[in-house]
Amino acid sequence: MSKGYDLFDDVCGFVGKAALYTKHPKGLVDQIMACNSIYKFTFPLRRDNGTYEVIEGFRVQHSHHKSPVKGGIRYSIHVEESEVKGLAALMSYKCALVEVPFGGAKGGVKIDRRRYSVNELERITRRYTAELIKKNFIGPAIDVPAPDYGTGAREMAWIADTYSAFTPESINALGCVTGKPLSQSGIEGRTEATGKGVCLGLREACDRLEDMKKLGLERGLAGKKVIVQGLGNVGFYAAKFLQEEGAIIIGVAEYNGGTYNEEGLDIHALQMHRIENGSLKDFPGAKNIENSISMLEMECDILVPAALENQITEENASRIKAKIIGEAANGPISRAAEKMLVEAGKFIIPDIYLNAGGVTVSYFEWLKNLSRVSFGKIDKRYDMLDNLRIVEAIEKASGVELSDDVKRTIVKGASEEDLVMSGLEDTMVNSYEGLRRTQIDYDVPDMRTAAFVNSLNKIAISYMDLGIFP
Ligand SMILES: NC(=O)c1ccc[n+]([C@@H]2O[C@H](COP(=O)([O-])OP(=O)(O)OC[C@H]3O[C@@H](n4cnc5c(N)ncnc54)[C@H](O)[C@@H]3O)[C@@H](O)[C@H]2O)c1
Repeated sequence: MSKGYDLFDDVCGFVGKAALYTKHPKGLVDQIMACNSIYKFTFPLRRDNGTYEVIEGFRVQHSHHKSPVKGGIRYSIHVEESEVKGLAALMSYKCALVEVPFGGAKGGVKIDRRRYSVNELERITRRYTAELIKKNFIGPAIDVPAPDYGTGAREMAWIADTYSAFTPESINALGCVTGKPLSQSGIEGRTEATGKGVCLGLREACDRLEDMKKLGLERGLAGKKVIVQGLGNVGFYAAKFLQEEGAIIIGVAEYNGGTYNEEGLDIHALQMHRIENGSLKDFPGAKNIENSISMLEMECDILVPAALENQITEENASRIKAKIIGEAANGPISRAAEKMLVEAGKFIIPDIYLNAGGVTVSYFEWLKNLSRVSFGKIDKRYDMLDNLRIVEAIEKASGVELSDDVKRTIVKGASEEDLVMSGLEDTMVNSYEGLRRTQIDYDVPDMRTAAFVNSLNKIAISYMDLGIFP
């Protein structure tokens, strides 16, 4: 992280700017911005070689206006309190924007995961979970983690198993975490959900002829030249789905070097190459790029930062050539850089909208766990009445009403994957519409401010309806 950078401050700055477009009282906006609970702790790890290490962990619950709170767990050496607070805050605004009924949270463990064996990672994950259980910072009705940078389905399975072991009476224990493997009551499509959502969001943006004309671009994703930073879970699936829609992935940047081919890179082959060789270096037919951060500045139509925050800063913003920046990562553009980019006429699709596919499908997984219904059973062998009962069971168990589109898909009879993808598409399309409507209604110049106005309004209503206790 660059010196003086604070993600939480940046997020509050964005919200403060959005609040100027609304009439919410200052006290209410202050309450919405504040982090409600911060848990910072350390615990010991016994390494495989018998030595001991102290591990630092965090869980931040940003907003209790809705329960449970929800947000991923990050394993990274850069984890620090302000980062986790900023990421937790982004979760609150993201959930509100796409109308997923959770408050925002985030967790972090300050480790470089590459330094640890699988056994050590399992001990870290299980102990981290036990620490959260001790302080009531996890549970299906309290706080529901998910994967983020450096974690995936494997870690989520360890968390679910540890939580279940400590709460044998809980019938809903598996709903304590999402992003689990399918064998552990995960849901079809969660792994690729964030990347798929990124692709759907970019498709919505590129389908607006007027917006594309202003940028001097053709309508549609097909033929657009794309550079992706980070070929992890989000970056890989975003690139894969964009490629399937006809976009041309001309460059991919990783922390240890990038690769470039003007004609396009085959994303599957590139990922296989990386798995086999440990880097993107020497991918057949492509050019090695040693300084991968410089790839953000290369000529392209769409830049997709999908690694970490604070990648586009005051220092490099003026050299960004992409016309569209799709924020797949959380917070990749600093506040100072955002101002420069907006002034330069860049079209920025903000993180709290664009990467919301992950939490959307996590919500479906949580509903599935609470209702104890296997969505896989919702197929054409069941009659419509049975499927209607499934809708009722899900709504009763979760206490929330499903959207009409999701209800229709269930009643019609669909596979779990159909259901997830239809709900995800529905969310990304409708949220884009809502976001653009806010931008027009409030006469807001940029999409990020419009996104924060939209979510601020929804959280404010929720707080006002709740009232203040006591
Ligand atoms: N996983 C999710 O469902 C999800 C959901 C919403 C948002 N996000 C956000 O997306 C981003 C990526 O998360 P992820 O889950 O894909 O993580 P990941 O760990 O699966 O992948 C991150 C990738 O970025 C690469 N990377 C790290 N530093 C880099 C650098 N300086 N330059 C280029 N590449 C670099 C890593 O090597 C890795 O391949 C994060 O900001 C995360 O908060 C993730």
